[in-house]
Amino acid sequence: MNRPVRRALRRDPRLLVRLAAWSVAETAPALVVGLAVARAIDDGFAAGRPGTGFAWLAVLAAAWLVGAAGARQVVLAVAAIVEPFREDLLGHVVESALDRASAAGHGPGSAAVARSNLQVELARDAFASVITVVRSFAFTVVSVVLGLGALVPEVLVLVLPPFAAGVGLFLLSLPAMARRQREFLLADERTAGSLAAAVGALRDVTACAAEDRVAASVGARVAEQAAAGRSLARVTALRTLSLAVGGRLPVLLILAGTPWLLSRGAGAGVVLGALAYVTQSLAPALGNLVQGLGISGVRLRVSLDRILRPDVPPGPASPALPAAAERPTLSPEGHAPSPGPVAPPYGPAAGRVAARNVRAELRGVVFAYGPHAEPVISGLDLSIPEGDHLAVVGPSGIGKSTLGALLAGVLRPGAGRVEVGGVPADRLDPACRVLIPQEAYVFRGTLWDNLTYLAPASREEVDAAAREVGLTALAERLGGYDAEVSSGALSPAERQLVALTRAHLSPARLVILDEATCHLDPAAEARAEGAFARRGGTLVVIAHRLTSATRARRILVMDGTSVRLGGHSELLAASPLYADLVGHWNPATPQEPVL
Ligand SMILES: Nc1ncnc2c1ncn2[C@@H]1O[C@H](COP(=O)(O)OP(=O)(O)OP(=O)(O)O)[C@@H](O)[C@H]1O
Repeated sequence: MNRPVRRALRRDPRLLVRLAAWSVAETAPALVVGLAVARAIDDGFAAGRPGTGFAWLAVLAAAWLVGAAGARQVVLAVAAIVEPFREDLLGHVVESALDRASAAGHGPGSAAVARSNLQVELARDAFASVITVVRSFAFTVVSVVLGLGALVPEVLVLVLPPFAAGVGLFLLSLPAMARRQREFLLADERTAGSLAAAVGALRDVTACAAEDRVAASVGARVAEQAAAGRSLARVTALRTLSLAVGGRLPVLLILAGTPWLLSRGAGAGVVLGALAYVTQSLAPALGNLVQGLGISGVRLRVSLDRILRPDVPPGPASPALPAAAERPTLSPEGHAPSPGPVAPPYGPAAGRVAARNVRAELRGVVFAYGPHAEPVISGLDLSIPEGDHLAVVGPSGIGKSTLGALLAGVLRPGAGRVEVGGVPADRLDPACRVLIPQEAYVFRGTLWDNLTYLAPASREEVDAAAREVGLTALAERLGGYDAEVSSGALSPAERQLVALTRAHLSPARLVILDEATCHLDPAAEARAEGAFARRGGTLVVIAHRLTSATRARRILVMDGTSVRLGGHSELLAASPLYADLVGHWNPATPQEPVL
């Protein structure tokens, strides 16, 4: 890790000489401040010679001007050392990215290079800061020692021992501080990474009812970071102690030793001058060193670690989300599944209950989309026995999707209860039911991963489901189950076929199709619905076309906040709304009414 730093410092010794020369100029005030104050008082103002006093103050002002000019040149000299260091690191980043890309057989990932670039910038800034504070500390200490020696050498006995003790204390605490600072930085990165992963996977997390698990995992990261912060704060107390001992104790000792200094011939101005050296130069230099090395030094180390060893993870891998590779899926060709979104929980997730059957019971259900909104569903009673095939029809916006979401436990009723197999729907094990919305969900990954996302399956089972639902031709056209698919690369109808086959393969005994076939042509829709009707379990179809209703065993007509349940002929006679919907429909024509 130190190699780039050493290389940068050894590259051109003339740069170091230049830096040292300008550092001398920069620390001119540190050399002069105490002497000028002492002489201005003792030889000038206190001796009744204000001209001499002002002359010494003018010397101090001149020293500040020289210091300012020196500080400007120091910045340029530090940049001259640091910029080649940055280029060196950038060259390394680009070379490593190209090496990795050629080994992997694809172009270099621009995101990875951009990340490394950021680390390079951090390392450059930290390196500049470390050079600046360490150099400034060294030159200031030498200047102060020379100044105090010229002023009153005895005072060095009062200043140097506590100062050395403070520096020693800081150096002793430095390894522990660096370690804890590093742990804190890494914990911070892990929390950020974990949160970013959770936010990016929110849709998957919700779809898999993994909120509790993800919250627990992110919470663990936050707790870890808080512990690292506390641990850092404890060791930071040592830093404060070293500053107190090295920067403040000398002031007390000078004040306490004033009678002794006066007895040795020093004037009041000399005592004030010694105090000026300590308070204006020595203590700030120690403070800067403690602050600069404690933070920039650690940052430099961490950044260089990242740049030079990019494959080393920043700590234990974030378990915020279960990895897709943990899914118990079998690739048709025995390949490892490609990384996809978060895996759904197999077996009831925490707080979820598996039901023995999927008989759905709705009792006195009221639901509104807001505390002051009109209820979309009001006082609904409905029983859906196991094995039922129910079609839900009604005008647009009447609440069909809301009913589907209540059954799936995605929404909770404001009043009344929705139970599946005796379990409140929102607490039901997600494996027991599946809801396919109109906008089918396909994630970037292989077709196989997309199909086996809800449950592991054998090649035969996937083939059979694809045949039943009508996916086989699409799978062949895509190039088989190992073909990479993504949402944007498939048409809405193709996405629906993938989602339908996935649901068909799931263990769910309650299937809710919420206009899940709306993009399919009528023949494909009939085939897909038929596949689910034959599959067993309960099928609830929120119908897009009236033909879906004619295929169902029972039909629920939603009309305002009232509902009517029955068979096709029964409803034709009993429900004006249903008769009206059917009245617009002539089965002989290909134009079917869309609900
Ligand atoms: N998230 C929401 N926030 C507020 N109002 C909503 C929300 N979702 C739906 N609604 C409103 O609730 C009512 C019922 O909507 P829902 O989607 O359940 O009807 P639908 O019968 O399924 O309609 P469509 O056939 O057009 O899909 C509508 O008036 C709709 O505007």
